[in-house]
Amino acid sequence: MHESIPSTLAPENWPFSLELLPQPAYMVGGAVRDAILGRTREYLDLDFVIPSKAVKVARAIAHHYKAGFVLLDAERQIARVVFPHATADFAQQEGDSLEVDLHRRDFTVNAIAYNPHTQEIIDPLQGYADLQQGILRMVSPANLEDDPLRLMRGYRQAAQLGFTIEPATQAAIRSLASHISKVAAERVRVEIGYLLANSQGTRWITSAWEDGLLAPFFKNTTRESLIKLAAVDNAAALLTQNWQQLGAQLQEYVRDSIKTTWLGIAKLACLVNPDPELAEIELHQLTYSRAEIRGVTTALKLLPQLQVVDMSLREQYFFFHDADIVFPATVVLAVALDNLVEAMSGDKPLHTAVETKARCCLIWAPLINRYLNPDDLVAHPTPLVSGKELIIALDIPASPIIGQMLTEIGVAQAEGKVSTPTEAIAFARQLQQRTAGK
Ligand SMILES: Nc1ccn([C@@H]2O[C@H](COP(=O)(O)OP(=O)(O)OP(=O)(O)O)[C@@H](O)[C@H]2O)c(=O)n1
Ligand SMILES: [Mg+2]
Repeated sequence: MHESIPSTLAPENWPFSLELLPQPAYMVGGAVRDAILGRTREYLDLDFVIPSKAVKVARAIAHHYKAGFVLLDAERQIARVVFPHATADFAQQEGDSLEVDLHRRDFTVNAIAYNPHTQEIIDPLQGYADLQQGILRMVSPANLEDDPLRLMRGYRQAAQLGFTIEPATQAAIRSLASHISKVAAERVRVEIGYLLANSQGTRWITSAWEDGLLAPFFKNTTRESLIKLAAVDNAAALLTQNWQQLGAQLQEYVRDSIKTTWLGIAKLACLVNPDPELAEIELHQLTYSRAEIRGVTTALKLLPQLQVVDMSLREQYFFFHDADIVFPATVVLAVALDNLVEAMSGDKPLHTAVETKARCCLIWAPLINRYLNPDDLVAHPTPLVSGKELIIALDIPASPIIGQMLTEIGVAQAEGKVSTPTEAIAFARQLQQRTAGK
C-alpha cells in the first residue's frame, strides 16, 4: 500500500482537463516517478497510456486547447500535445493489459502507473519500493536489449535522481554494452548531454565508460580523460567562486536549440581525440551541431596558448579574437589541466584549494578580467575606423591589405598606441609607407 498520492499528480495541475481523458487512462513514466519522489520540474512532461484510440484522444485535447499536435508514431499510435509550459504524450497501451505494458519498460521506477480517475497507483514491479531505496532496477535484461538506449538511460537517470544501479542490473548492462552501437547516434548524444550537464554526471560517465558504453563513440577516452572530467568540475567551481559571471556563462547553452552548455563543451574536449581534426569526426558522428563541434575544436586548439605565462598584448589580442565565445570553456579546461599536471607530477603533495586559487589568480585572472570587461580593448576591440573609411582616406583600392591594416590598427589600439580615428588613419598611412618602402 502506498500511504499517499502526491498532489503533483493531481489533474488540477495538468495543462488539460481530466474530463477529456477516456476511462481507463493511466499516467506513467517519469512524471509519476518524479511526483512520488517529490521532484518538481519547470517544464512538465507527462506520459499517458490509453488502451485504445490514443491518437484520437490527443488530437481532441490539442484541438480543444488550440495546442500543438505532433503525430509521433502512427503505427504504434503515439502522439504529443504541446502546451506553452508542458507537453503530454499519449500512447496506445502495448499488449493486452496495462500490466503487460508496464512489463515492457526499462526500469521498475519508470514502470509505475497512476489512474487519475480512481487515484489508484498500479505498481506490479514494485517500483515504489525501489524508488524509496533509490535503486534503478531493470525490468529484465531482454527489455534492455530491446532498446539498447536503455543501457545509457540507466546511468543518466542514476545521475539525475541521485540513485544507484542495482548490481544485477549493472552486470546485465555490462554484458549487453556492445549493443549500444545499434542505437541512433542522436539518441546517444542526448543522454551524454544530460550526463555532461549534471553535477553528479562525472561519476556516472565514469561508470558508463568502465562498463563499455562509451568506447564505441569516444575511442580515445582513457582513465586519465575521466580524471580530467572531474578536474573540469573542480575548476568550474573554483572559477565560479571568484568570477560569478564566468561561472554563469559556463552554465549557458551553446545555442538556444542545443542542449550542451559551455561546461559540457569543456568536458567533451576531455573525452574526444585530442587532435582537433579527429575530434571533429567523432563529434560529427554523434550528430553534434556545428556550433558545438567548433566549441570543442577551438578549445582544444587554443589550450596550449593558455598554458603560456605572460602573453604579450598582441598575442592576447589574437587569442581573444580566436577564442571569442569559447573563452569560458577554454579557460576552465586550462585551469583543470593545470591542476591535473600538478596533481600527477609525482612526489609533490597535491595543491591545497588555497594554493590552486592563488595560482589561478596569478596566471589566468588578468585574461578573465579582460574577458569580463566589455570596455577592454584587447578582449573586445571596438574599431576606430572601417575598411571603407581607410579606402577613402588612403585612396587605395579594396584588397586584403585593408583587412590586415584594420587588424594592425586593432592591435595598436589594444597596445595604447592609437585611440582616435585620426590617429588610426595616420597609423595606417605609416604602415602603407613602410610596405611601399620595402
Ligand atoms: N528507451 C526508453 C524510453 C522510455 N521508456 C519508458 O517511457 C517512459 C517515458 O519516457 P521518457 O519521457 O523518455 O523518460 P522519463 O523516464 O519520463 O524520464 P525523463 O522525462 O526524465 O527523461 C519512461 O519512464 C519509461 O517507462 C522506456 O521504457 N525505454
Ligand atoms: Mg518523461
